[in-house]
Amino acid sequence: MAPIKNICCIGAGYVGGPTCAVIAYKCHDIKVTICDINAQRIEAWMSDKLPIYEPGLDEVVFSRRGKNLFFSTDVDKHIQEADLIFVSVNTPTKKKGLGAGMAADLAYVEAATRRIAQVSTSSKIVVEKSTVPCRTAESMRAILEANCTANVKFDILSNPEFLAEGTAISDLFNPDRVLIGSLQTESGKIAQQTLADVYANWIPRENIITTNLWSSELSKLAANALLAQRISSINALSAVCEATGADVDEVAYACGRDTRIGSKFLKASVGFGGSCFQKDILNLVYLSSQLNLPEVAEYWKQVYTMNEYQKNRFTRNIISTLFNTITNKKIAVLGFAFKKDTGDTRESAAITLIKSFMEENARVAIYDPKVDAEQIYMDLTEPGVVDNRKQVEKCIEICGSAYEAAKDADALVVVTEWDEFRQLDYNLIYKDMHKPAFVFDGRLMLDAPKLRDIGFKVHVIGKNPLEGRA
Ligand SMILES: NC(=O)c1ccc[n+]([C@@H]2O[C@H](COP(=O)([O-])OP(=O)(O)OC[C@H]3O[C@@H](n4cnc5c(N)ncnc54)[C@H](O)[C@@H]3O)[C@@H](O)[C@H]2O)c1
Ligand SMILES: O=c1ccn([C@@H]2O[C@H](COP(=O)(O)OP(=O)(O)O[C@H]3O[C@H](CO)[C@@H](O)[C@H](O)[C@H]3O)[C@@H](O)[C@H]2O)c(=O)[nH]1
Repeated sequence: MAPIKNICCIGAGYVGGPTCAVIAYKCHDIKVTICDINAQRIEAWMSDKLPIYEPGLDEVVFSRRGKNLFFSTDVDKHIQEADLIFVSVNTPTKKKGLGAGMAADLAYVEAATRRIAQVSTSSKIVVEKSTVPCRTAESMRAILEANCTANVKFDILSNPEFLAEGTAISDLFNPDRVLIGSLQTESGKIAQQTLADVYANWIPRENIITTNLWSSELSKLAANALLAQRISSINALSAVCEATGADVDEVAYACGRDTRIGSKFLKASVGFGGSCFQKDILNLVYLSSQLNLPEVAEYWKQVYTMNEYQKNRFTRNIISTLFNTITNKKIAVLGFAFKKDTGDTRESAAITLIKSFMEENARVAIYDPKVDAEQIYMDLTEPGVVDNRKQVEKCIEICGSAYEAAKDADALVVVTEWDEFRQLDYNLIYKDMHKPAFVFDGRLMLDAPKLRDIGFKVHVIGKNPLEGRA
């Protein structure tokens, strides 16, 4: 097969945007057009303020935009021109109907596939980039094959994305591996090699793994489930630490030094967030139960259950420590994004926590360096509930700095591990807070002994507050 010359990416989101911008950056001979039906998003990609905050992304996009990197709402035209198409649309958890709350909503994948089938006038490699349940490629293939003609043939590949937000560009420059699954037919294998050749422009061949389609699809769900399982495991242990005087950071370090266990993804926290872990675990749980494997479904469900428990446990601890009532108390929440170095708030633990604080009639002051006020209001407002937005606006205040949020607060709650929270002048913050002044560190990132010396009452996940005082 001839080398790829023209790529179209359907979906200009957190994955489509950075992944295809990096392909354009690394392969100047390939014309890359990233398309979306959301005109506002495309406009932002073409402006000075990109729709996504990701360290290093601006440089990549600004250096290739208008040369071999383009953004467009004209999806049909770019499908027609492309010889390879990435389908990188959203696959959120279904909100209603069969499998609601668990299964992935494949409506966007199907719509994009049907569009490809309908408008293509030449053969294409269609690459499933979105995270999907195992065997989704079969449905895509059925739709595409129903529209094959003598001149138009489709090969389908699975090429799941493993980038993490906040480190997307470095993950894309130096991935641990790239995974490409194909049908084990002659033309499937040729298509697989053709995509591998694109990545080989900057990724060593030994890091490009090729498998069958179904292994590739399942590996994506499995990798996320295994990563999230580690976080839920350490979070489960954090509860044991708090009750016994063990220190969860010390336990994680001691266990992680065993090379069979490894040290990564063992940081206890207020609970994992982000658009992927919860969605993909529930997707795996649903898939397992559909396959009539209830024990397997139950096993993975526990990873999700433990995450919910951790968020609730942290909230309950805050309320009970603040003398069992937070009515009219001011809680300063530092961080709203689901992790540092991103403005993404999807499934952020902050949302669950703040909703609970509002239920208890607290006043909540929020500061996040990268999340817009409007996004915070949207995340905290229950859709369809009359006047809910007004109630939210009454209970919360969005601040321009951590100092402003902490002024006259009863408690400071660290939810996102932004580096700047380490460098704050805590003497100043202490002076301006109500006494006793409490700090709840949901990210195990602050210097607790130093804060205690200043006068704060400090609670850290996975550490016994009484041990800390000793
Ligand atoms: N966010 C991550 O870090 C990450 C990492 C790996 C994999 N994934 C997976 O990648 C997929 C995309 O995730 P995302 O975070 O980029 O989602 P996103 O919501 O940020 O972006 C998806 C985009 O697709 C567009 N879209 C939907 N249907 C379309 C159509 N028919 N034509 C053109 N555009 C269309 C939407 O308007 C949206 O802008 C999901 O399956 C997700 O699970 C996400
Ligand atoms: O030791 C850890 C590591 C992470 N987290 C939390 O876990 C969540 C997810 O973090 P991370 O995995 O770093 O970010 P994501 O962007 O969600 O990336 C995950 O989900 C992506 C989407 O599928 C995959 O591509 C990535 O490989 C996978 O890491 C965040 O809330 C983190 O704060 C912890 O609490 N403790």
